[in-house]
Amino acid sequence: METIAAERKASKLATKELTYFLYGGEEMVLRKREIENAVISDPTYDITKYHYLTREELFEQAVKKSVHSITKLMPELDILGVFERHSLTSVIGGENPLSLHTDMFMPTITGQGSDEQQEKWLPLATNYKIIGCYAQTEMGHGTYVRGLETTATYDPVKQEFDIHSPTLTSIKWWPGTLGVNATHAIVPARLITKGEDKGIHNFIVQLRSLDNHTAMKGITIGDIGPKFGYAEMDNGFLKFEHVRIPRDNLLMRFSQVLPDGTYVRPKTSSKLSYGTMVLIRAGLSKFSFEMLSRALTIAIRYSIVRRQTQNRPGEAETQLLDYVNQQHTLITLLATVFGIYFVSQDTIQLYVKTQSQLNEENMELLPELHASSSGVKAISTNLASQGIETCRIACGGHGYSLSSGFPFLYQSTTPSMTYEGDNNVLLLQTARYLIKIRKEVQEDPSYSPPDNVNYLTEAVRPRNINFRSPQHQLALYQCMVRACVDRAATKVSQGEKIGLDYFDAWNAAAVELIQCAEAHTHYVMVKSFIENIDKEEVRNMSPYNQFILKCLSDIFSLNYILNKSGLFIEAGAIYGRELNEIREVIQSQILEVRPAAVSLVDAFDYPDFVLRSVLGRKDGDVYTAMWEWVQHNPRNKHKNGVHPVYKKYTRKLLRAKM
Ligand SMILES: CCCCCCCC/C=C\CCCCC/C=C/C(=O)SCCNC(=O)CCNC(=O)[C@H](O)C(C)(C)COP(=O)(O)OP(=O)(O)OC[C@H]1O[C@@H](n2cnc3c(N)ncnc32)[C@H](O)[C@@H]1OP(=O)(O)O
Ligand SMILES: Cc1cc2nc3c(=O)[nH]c(=O)nc-3n(C[C@H](O)[C@H](O)[C@H](O)COP(=O)(O)OP(=O)(O)OC[C@H]3O[C@@H](n4cnc5c(N)ncnc54)[C@H](O)[C@@H]3O)c2cc1C
Repeated sequence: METIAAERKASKLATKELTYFLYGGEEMVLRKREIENAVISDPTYDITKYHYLTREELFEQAVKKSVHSITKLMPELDILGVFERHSLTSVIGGENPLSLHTDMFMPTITGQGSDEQQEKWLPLATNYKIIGCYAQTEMGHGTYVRGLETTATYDPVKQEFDIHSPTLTSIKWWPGTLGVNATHAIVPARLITKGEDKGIHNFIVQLRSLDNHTAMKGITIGDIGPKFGYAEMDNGFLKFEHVRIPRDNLLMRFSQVLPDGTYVRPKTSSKLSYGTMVLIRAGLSKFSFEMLSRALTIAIRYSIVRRQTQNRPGEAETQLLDYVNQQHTLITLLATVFGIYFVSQDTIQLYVKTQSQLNEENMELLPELHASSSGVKAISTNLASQGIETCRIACGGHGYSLSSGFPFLYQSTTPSMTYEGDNNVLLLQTARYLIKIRKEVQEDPSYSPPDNVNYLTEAVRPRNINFRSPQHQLALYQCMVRACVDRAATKVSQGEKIGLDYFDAWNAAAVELIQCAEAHTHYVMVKSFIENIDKEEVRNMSPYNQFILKCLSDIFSLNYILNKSGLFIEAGAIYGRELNEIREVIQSQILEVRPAAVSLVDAFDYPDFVLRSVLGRKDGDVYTAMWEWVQHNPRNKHKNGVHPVYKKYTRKLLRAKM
């Protein structure tokens, strides 16, 4: 306890200033804390026994908490917007089994429903007269949305759609909130009218009775069973047997079916029906920041408190964070989490900007948003999932206990590498965009590509390189990414030249394509970090905070160069002989950050309640917390301290003649 207090005292970081910056100002921080305190002081959200609950208990508690939040806490606190709602969910912790209602069902209606449809459905949804989910994925198809098999066949006589699951593989499988709770779903299905298949469109389908919650006629529905984690979420299955819905349950903002069955195609892009996925992808980088920053808070605090090995006689054992390997592991991750933070801010801004253009039927930014949000979602969820596991390992044996908080963080984060689009698949979408822009640049010298891909027109290694210079770092990345894009594009065109068809040529280059998308996205993250810390808000910060952010920026940028040095050397961006200098800059910046490490994680401002970790306690009283935790263990609560397995099994073994 004294150690962590001494660390805080010695740190020169203006912690409060950084917290205000991260959350968008003092007012936002005060509001965040108001929400946290309301949750912490309400017994409904008690977490004392959380880690010992069974799957069914976890689910029931989670639904109870969710309903309590909607009916009591949210009105009391006047929580309306998406960010405050997420803030509340995040404090409550665990998964929110009703989250798909507000995160996907309602945004789909807002984004894709006509004005009349919004008027009809949104008040019902806002007031929880109905509970919705987003039922897209089927047993046979998740990635390949165009391959979904559920049909919606229009009947002009009754002016209804007939929703049907024609095969076993067409059964909807995975959607959250579907298994137990949802009364309605957004159902992407193949629209068939006048005998023609018009592709995937979104429909609103009622699943359960609003009187007694039984399944509607023709609907078979349930929960898909235990998963890797996510016990609190009712991921479900859904089978349709010719279910009838009115014509105007087709979401008709972009395309329509007229009463006689005439199909009116979207004026602009058919991909607008994928809009909800883009929204969540944009939001997932923020989610990655939250999960990884919590893991780092736990690992860094514990690495201050924990001592291991007396290295000099008569002196205290060494703090884990004074081992250079531990510093390297955790402080490079600290740099990463700031990288994710800045790019998540930029991605959300790009989403908002594109959305306002789309409202004016201007599609200009859509390809950039799709490519960028796909890449950023993939890289930030990969980094967060791997980073949480790295934090667990960095905490030794105690990291493996549920009480460390890591298992929950990992289980909640790792599926984000799959849902909302598998990360490899999304990186291939980013690559598709990069290859396309490269082609345009080559074919039309007057074409000026978007800023983030400008390196495709020019990328030059600076002379007299200074690895501490952000501009030089960016130039190195530009050379490297350009070479990666060239390599992938060349591989695709070589395949085509030897007679492979488009798919085979693309598939043969898949590894290079994913590599170029990854490299590009890392470049975008580095660029975003560098640009954001050059903004006025940061330039107004205390000089020491600016200095630490610059150190973190260098570490983030240079550590990737070091880890992927092969790519940079192959591109002629750096020479092998320069690697030592890069190592030294990283090492010296890590040493600069070390004294501020605990204040940096304090700046994330997570109360103990949110971390749910005996290792990550703010006061550093780790060992007392571990002892308290074990007192709740039901396995220790049997008469005379003797567990029933003794009478059932071990006693027999001990007395057996063998
Ligand atoms: C502001 C933020 C607040 C929100 C906060 C949220 C925080 C959330 C935290 C936690 C919530 C977690 C909840 C998770 C629950 C999970 C839900 C789900 O998983 S829902 C299901 C998701 N499913 C997928 O993502 C499927 C992945 N597959 C696809 O998206 C597509 O099929 C595809 C892989 C993109 C391929 O599509 P398709 O075959 O149709 O296209 P292509 O032939 O490859 O390309 C054709 C052209 O279309 C362009 N394209 C493709 N997609 C899009 C798009 N979405 N937008 C724009 N353009 C798109 C593509 O680029 C091609 O263009 P051209 O090259 O031809 O120009
Ligand atoms: C916790 C969780 C919650 C979910 N919630 C929802 C929900 O609310 N609503 C909903 O509709 N869905 C939901 N899903 C489903 C999710 O969106 C899909 O699982 C996801 O899109 C991946 O699709 P898939 O399962 O078909 O994987 P697959 O496509 O079968 O992928 C398997 C592997 O094949 C590779 N692969 C596949 N296609 C290609 C390709 N074209 N090129 C190269 N490689 C390829 C992938 O990289 C991956 O490694 C959820 C899933 C999970 C795990």
